[in-house]
Amino acid sequence: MDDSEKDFNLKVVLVSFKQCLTDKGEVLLNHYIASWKGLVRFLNSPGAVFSFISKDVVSKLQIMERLRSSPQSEHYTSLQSMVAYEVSNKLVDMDHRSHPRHPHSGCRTVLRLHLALHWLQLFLGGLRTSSEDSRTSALCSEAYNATLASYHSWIVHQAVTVAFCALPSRKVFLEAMNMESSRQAGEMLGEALPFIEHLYDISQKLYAEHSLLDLP
Ligand SMILES: CCCCCCCC/C=C\CCCCCCCC(=O)N[C@@H](COP(=O)(O)O)[C@H](O)/C=C/CCCCCCCCCCCCC
Repeated sequence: MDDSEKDFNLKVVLVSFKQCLTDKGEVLLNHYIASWKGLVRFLNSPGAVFSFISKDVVSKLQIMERLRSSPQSEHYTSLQSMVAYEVSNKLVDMDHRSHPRHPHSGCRTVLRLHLALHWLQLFLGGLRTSSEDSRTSALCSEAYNATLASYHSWIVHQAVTVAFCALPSRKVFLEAMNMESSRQAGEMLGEALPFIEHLYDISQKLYAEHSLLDLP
């Protein structure tokens, strides 16, 4: 399998999130960014209707890459070192009222990606356990309402609602995972999803401990 095929295999991309975690529970940002780049390829696959979403993810990955190659790069090795550095140096905008001074902090950028990963976890979990005739748009909006929705403006909600209507059927999604049957796809997701669940739990705990879950 060459590199481009690997990137387009959902199981490979989901399992790649496992490499983000060290034995000590540190989240390595280089692997985190690389795994997200794999997901962006899937976002581009259903067509132009999702390009506004993939552009947004790409711009967030670029922010993280810039921080990782900045003179402060040593602080952007792991999620834990980044949070410690940005919080202790007041490099994070903590409330909605004041004029943003750090609109591109690593903490608020990763928070959006973290919530998006939770959306993916819930959506794929729903796809896995739902019946064959369930609607992907309903699964998608259920996952969206439980994760990203409260962080988005009215206009984004409208755009997202339109985009969800253009989603392919559950069958097409399962085929896109290169699975021969619904059962096989379910097994693959059952094996791969725990890696992103584990990553989600660790990142969520870290953000909660530093009161960073509501960053504007
Ligand atoms: C075989 C099926 C595989 C499916 C694999 C899909 C992989 C895609 C993974 C995640 C996609 C979600 C990415 C959402 C990122 C949202 C980040 C965000 O919150 N950005 C907003 C705030 O940014 P700032 O302006 O404050 O910096 C931004 O305003 C919002 C942009 C639009 C976000 C819409 C989110 C919708 C989530 C559902 C995506 C459905 C994609 C279906 C893919 C097939």
